[in-house]
Amino acid sequence: MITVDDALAELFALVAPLASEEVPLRAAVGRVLARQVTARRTQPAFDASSMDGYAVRAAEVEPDAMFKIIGEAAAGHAFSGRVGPGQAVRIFTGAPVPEGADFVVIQEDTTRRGSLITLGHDIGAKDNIRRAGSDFSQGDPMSAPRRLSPSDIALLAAMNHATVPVARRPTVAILATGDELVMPGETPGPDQIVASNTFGLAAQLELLGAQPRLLPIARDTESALAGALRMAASADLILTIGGASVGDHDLVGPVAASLGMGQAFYKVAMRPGKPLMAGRLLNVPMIGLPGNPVSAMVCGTVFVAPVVRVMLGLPAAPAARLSAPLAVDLPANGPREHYMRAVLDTDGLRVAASQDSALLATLAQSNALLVRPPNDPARAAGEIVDYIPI
Ligand SMILES: Nc1nc2c(c(=O)[nH]1)N[C@H]1C(S)=C(S)[C@@H](COP(=O)(O)OP(=O)(O)OC[C@H]3O[C@@H](n4cnc5c(N)ncnc54)[C@H](O)[C@@H]3O)O[C@H]1N2
Ligand code: MOO
Repeated sequence: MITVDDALAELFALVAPLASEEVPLRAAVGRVLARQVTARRTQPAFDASSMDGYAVRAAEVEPDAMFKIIGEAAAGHAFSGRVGPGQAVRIFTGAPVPEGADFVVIQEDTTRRGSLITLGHDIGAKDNIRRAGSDFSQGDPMSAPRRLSPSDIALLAAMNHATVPVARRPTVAILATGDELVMPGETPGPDQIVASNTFGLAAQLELLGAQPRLLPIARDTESALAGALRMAASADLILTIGGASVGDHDLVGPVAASLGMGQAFYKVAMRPGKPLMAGRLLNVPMIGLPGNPVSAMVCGTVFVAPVVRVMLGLPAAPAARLSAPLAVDLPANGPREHYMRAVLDTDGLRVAASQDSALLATLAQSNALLVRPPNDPARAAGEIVDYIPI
């Protein structure tokens, strides 16, 4: 058995960042920017009014000053003349500030009669002008890699990018194994169950930016499993679920070996998820996940997600941890790193009553995996511990 950290290092060594592709901005949210891009323009491209009001010369702004309105500047409609002494241009938010003017008096501080305005008594020093380049300048970089947020998309649009280079989405073949499994919506026999973690993992992968490909459930025979694994060989990553343990029907290890898999490791000192295996099968990185639904999902968070991030060009790093106080006392942990299903609320972290790795309802109610290091001593309520948000 190897440690979680060593297993993760072995997994990172199996994968590499994928090539990039150019996608329209509308399809880019959540994708990973593959290389630095730079602003194609300066924003604002001109000194712009930030308010509706009157553009005047700052030197002339004083209580009760009068100005003659000589024209109008609106967003998209610049005033082409020049503002001289005693003159004002009616201006709207976003319009270029006309030549000669260097101050915008907001309209609430003016009284207008015909083509004349009179200023009020308390104008303030703020000029209400957004200077050219105050947001960004042509050539300013957006660094890569980064997962593009809605704010990034807005910035890229303002920088005048219609398309962006992003990492290709890795295709991940998911192969559930077992005679007991049927698909959701089918009618299970009396000794069957519905495949669940298959769908949970596919959902995790979709949120990560991968493209899951669900293969038909492989029955517990060597030929069925070998055939299914061959079908998966065009993927960027193969995930198998179940059949990883030591039972007579746990065939993933032996069948993968017969297909020439170079095994990187088998069995990790963690709970749940012990019978995890990984290697390179038919030249594709493969992770063999344990079948218990919670084990598979926890391994999805702890191992699959960091691996997918590397394929997307993001730094190789374990699942991000936060810390919070315990709401309850905890007994000492055993020799395996324990990922305890827990709820974090205002009282702190409270672990679920049962940590059985088959309990999907408990997992769905949890919002945290409390991480107990191997042989962690007993902990008292109030102590700060690490958790992974889920
Ligand atoms: N003698 C031992 N028995 C077991 C050990 C062990 O060390 N010695 N380890 C246990 C642990 S820990 C786990 S985890 C499981 C993992 O076993 P497998 O990976 O071989 O998984 P299966 O036996 O195929 O299935 C376990 C369990 O999960 C259900 N399952 C499988 N696939 C799915 C799916 N896609 N969706 C929902 N549920 C699934 C399956 O029906 C079983 O109930 O082994 C322990 N045994
Ligand atoms: O370690 Mo197995 O992964 O509990 O259920």
